[in-house]
Amino acid sequence: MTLLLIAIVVAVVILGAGIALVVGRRGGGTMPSPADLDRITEEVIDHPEHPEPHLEDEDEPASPGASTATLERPEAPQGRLVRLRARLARSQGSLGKGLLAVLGRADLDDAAWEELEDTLLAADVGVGPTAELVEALRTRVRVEGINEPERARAALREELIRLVDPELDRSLSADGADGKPGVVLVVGVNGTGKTTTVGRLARVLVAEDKRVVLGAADTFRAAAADQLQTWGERVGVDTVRGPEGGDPASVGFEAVQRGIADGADVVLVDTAGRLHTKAGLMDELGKVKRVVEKQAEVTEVLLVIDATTGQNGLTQARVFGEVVDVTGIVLTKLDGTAKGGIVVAVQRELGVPVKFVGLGEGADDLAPFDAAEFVDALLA
Ligand SMILES: Nc1nc2c(ncn2[C@@H]2O[C@H](COP(=O)(O)OP(=O)(O)OP(=O)(O)O)[C@@H](O)[C@H]2O)c(=O)[nH]1
Repeated sequence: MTLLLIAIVVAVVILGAGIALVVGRRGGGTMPSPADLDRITEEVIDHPEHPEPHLEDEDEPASPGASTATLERPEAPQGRLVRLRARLARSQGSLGKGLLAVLGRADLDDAAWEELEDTLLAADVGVGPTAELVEALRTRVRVEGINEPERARAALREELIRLVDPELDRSLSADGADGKPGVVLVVGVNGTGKTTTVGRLARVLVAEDKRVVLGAADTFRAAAADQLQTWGERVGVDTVRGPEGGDPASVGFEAVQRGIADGADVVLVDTAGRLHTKAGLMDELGKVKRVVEKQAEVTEVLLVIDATTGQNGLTQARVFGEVVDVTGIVLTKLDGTAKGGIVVAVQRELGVPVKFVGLGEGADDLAPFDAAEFVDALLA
């Protein structure tokens, strides 16, 4: 009996091993050699019918058609100036604190008023507005009998706000007519932060749920178009661009055409701002505007000025103001200057309001301008 059992177990083991061998051989027979495996793997990678799935790098901007999950959500524009008020530190130090220091004195004699005047002039407020402010304050101090620092401070705040002008309409004119998009032309000398501003404005509009198309009509510098496209891709906005050195007007035209076709709300057009000759600039900007207006009304022409350039910035404002109807000003790099008074000077120069200010290099460091918030930040 024991012998019989042992015989059965041995037979089962031998049979099992035999089956395993046959199955193994079959499998092994169809298995490619290592060299074949390499070849097949490479074929599969290269084969157009089997494209490798593209994994989006976290730092890489999402492509325009990419899922919204990879897109950035820009910060709402309201309250940005308050968030960024500390960035006005340099202006605060020399302008705000300087003015408060003088007004805090017990005796406001002629020398004190002169000092106040110098502080305003040093901050680029400009001769006319400085004289107005000092005159208004002197009168109030005398007529109202102001002799405590707190009341003097309140009067200064009011007069500064009046100078910056809270009545001006600072909203971006970006509403098109007849179902067409609004068109915003952004002009200014290269290096002032123009392309950055267009990218940031796109974010402001996207935060307000507007559909935006960008036009890279600064064909002078190829990198400017790349830069703009990257800004757009981060928030799912398409950029229309042309060949390097191509006709800026035709890029503007195509951008607006695309905006109309896509049912966009706003088309933002970045332009080149070489200042070789006034006539050349006039020709170029005039042409872009004329050509664009064959399709839709230009609702806003924003001039970008670098606040750190002081008098140069004012000269630029004058030239651009003569060649194109500027409707609003963007003052960039206000975080890097003690001359915050340029807000007043440039508004006076062009007779149009400052609508946005740049207060840093971050993507959402462009703030809608507000007279009272600005003055409060200066005097904080
Ligand atoms: N600190 C600070 N830097 C800024 C601000 N706005 C723009 N910049 C920087 O200014 C530099 C120039 O900006 P761009 O947008 O390339 O200037 P641009 O006028 O478009 O120049 P082109 O492309 O040559 O026409 C960049 O390094 C920006 O980050 C700002 O408000 N504050």
